[in-house]
Amino acid sequence: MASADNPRILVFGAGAVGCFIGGAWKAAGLDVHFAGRERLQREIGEYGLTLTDQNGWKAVFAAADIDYQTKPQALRQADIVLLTVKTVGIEAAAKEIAKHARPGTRVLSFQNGVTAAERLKKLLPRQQVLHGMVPFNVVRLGPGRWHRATFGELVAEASETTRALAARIGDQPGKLLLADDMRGVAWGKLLYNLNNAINALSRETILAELRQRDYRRVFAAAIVEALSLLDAAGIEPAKIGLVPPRLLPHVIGSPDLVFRSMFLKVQKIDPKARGSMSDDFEAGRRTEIDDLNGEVVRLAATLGRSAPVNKAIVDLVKMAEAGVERRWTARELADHVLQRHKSARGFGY
Ligand SMILES: NC(=O)C1=CN([C@@H]2O[C@H](COP(=O)(O)OP(=O)(O)OC[C@H]3O[C@@H](n4cnc5c(N)ncnc54)[C@H](OP(=O)(O)O)[C@@H]3O)[C@@H](O)[C@H]2O)C=CC1
Ligand SMILES: CC(C)(CO)C(=O)C(=O)O
Repeated sequence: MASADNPRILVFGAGAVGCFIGGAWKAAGLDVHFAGRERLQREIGEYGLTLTDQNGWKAVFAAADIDYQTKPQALRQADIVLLTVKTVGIEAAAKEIAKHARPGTRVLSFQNGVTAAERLKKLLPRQQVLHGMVPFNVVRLGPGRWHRATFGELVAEASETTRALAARIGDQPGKLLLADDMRGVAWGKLLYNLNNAINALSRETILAELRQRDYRRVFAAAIVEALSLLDAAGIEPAKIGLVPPRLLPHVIGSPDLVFRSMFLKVQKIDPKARGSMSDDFEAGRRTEIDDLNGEVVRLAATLGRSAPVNKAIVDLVKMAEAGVERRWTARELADHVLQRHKSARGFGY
């Protein structure tokens, strides 16, 4: 039950990330409620909610123990809103929050990309928007079942609210780390998300995709391009995971043997993990591409430069969004993205 030291949390837009984080926090004793689409309400109403992770942790909630609502009026009672819609949904979600949530409600935004929290702060002047970051992958295993398929801890903007949440969750799954430089954290995470589009275009799991060096060459070239623009813009991406940002493309682009023994051995990617953009491809939905590789293209434009590798990737995803169904093999993608762009070809991997 909600109380001053256990506020009522509403996960708004509860899908993969929202069900996992909300469920993990509920298992840790927080007062968590969910709101989202009818199909998920029906599913959880029938199967309950089961969460697992790579460490063998498992939390099982019976349907009766999960409050999953579909009406935005659920926002009225929330002390904290955990916003877990995709970036393409934040404007619509913000309208609902502005209409139904109480002034002063804290809104913790967990989107990928670097601008969601800033956009929300403008759209929700009466609420307190806080920036969050999800480093790990969540994959759906079946009705009501979500699995955390890569490692890393959640990060949120340091504030009284997030400090109290972090203290309550402690070291349990869903652990929350605090940071002052969320811009650096978001850009550090974006470097990893430059692979979301490659993963979706490959139609493979993340592990199967990353085992193929030509996909990694494209990923590494996209990171190199982003890093050079970040340097020019004076933005320092934070280290997310085990590899410092500037080393990342060297590790990603390295030969198979090195990559497998250096990265895959340590980073441990579950064979079931699939990037979140793959879900959008499967559902025929608009993707977050404009907030991922598209953000790099925009940064280049503000600097009077270009970002041909990331732009080529954006264009392929836009084609897929427009209905062009194609599975890009590693060789085809590398040929298409890298061969046409001299700067990427000179990258050396
Ligand atoms: N999945 C992952 O592994 C990771 C995802 N992320 C990021 O987390 C964010 C959330 O991703 P993810 O959980 O995968 O997304 P999902 O699509 O699984 O979940 C979002 C849910 O919110 C629903 N929704 C959208 N708008 C509203 C609204 N106005 N009211 C109620 N429900 C709404 C969506 O329904 P509908 O589809 O019908 O719109 C969907 O069910 C993204 O920014 C993603 O990039 C970050 C790290 C990992
Ligand atoms: C964890 C990661 C980088 C890849 O799965 C992701 O953020 C996503 O799927 O959107």
